[in-house]
Amino acid sequence: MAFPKQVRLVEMSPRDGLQNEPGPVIATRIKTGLIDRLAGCGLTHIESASFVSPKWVPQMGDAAKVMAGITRKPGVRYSVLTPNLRGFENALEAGVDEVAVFAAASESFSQKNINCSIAESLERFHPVMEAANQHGIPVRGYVSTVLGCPYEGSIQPAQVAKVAKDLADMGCYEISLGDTIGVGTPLKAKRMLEAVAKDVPVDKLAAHFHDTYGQALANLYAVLEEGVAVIDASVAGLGGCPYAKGASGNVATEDVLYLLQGLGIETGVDLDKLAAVGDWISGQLRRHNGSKVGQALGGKC
Ligand SMILES: CC(C)(COP(=O)([O-])OP(=O)([O-])OC[C@H]1O[C@@H](n2cnc3c(N)ncnc32)[C@H](O)[C@@H]1OP(=O)([O-])[O-])[C@@H](O)C(=O)NCCC(=O)NCCSC(=O)C[C@@](C)(O)CC(=O)[O-]
Repeated sequence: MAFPKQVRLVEMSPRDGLQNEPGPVIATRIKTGLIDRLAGCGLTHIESASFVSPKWVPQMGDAAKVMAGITRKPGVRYSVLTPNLRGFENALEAGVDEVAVFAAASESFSQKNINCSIAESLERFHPVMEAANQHGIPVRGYVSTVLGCPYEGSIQPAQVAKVAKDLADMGCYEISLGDTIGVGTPLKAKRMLEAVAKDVPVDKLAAHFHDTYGQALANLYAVLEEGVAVIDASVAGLGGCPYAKGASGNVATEDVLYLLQGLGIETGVDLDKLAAVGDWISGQLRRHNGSKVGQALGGKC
């Protein structure tokens, strides 16, 4: 299959990027400053917060304040994670444009992340889907651990396909496939994608790859070749996962954008502005900028 002509980048840094940041809870104004700056780069889909239990993920405890504090830019979707109906109701009150439910392909990861089995998680999502439908809110679905699990090791593509299909059948408009711990390699990514695409059309699939082993760009290249046209990424490579020890952040958005530009694929995102945002947030968090492209451009923008 040919590469897509256009790719939608889904920016993860305010949520996946910050949820696991060590140290004190990051000030709400830094989170809103990040989201507003990202919107200024031309990104049209920004995962902005999580309405999860603050006991489980303290960094996301100010989700409602974050949603109230941002300056909404027309044409930008501000989405959030909602693990259950309570999360959905809080998100609705906060005026979100879109929500996401999240399941896993591994039973152990599901237990560690959301304290229930895969089947129970899917049951829990039904009322979220119903309520979202009533209010006209689109729901995205995630499948975690699609290329490996920190507790179970390798994961069968068929298991990923099953959970992805369950989420799609439930009404999720898009399924994001998460290499949560960044252990995938291109051939594995391609085989997983082929298995899932037999059950869920490729135009409903997104790639969400972490970069722990430095393979994320190669894995993205492999699934772009399969026709995937939605990529999740995090500016400056921010992030990790609270229930996947040692995992590094999502692939850096700047690095993905540079790759896509080289392939002649349109995104509508300004690389220099994005690199400046990556530098800004790395400075605010006193953190190394995890984007190679961001580092290379650092002196120029
Ligand atoms: C799902 C639960 C809540 C189950 O947690 P639980 O302990 O099984 O459920 P519970 O119903 O007993 O709730 C525990 C406490 O949380 C409260 N609570 C319950 N729900 C909410 C809510 N929505 N908002 C705020 N508070 C809530 C509830 O009221 C209670 O408070 P208490 O009575 O103890 O004071 C918990 O496990 C949880 O919040 N987990 C979130 C984990 C998480 O956010 N992980 C990271 C995101 S997933 C990810 O990063 C992967 C992804 C998507 O990026 C893709 C990839 O890379 O693979």
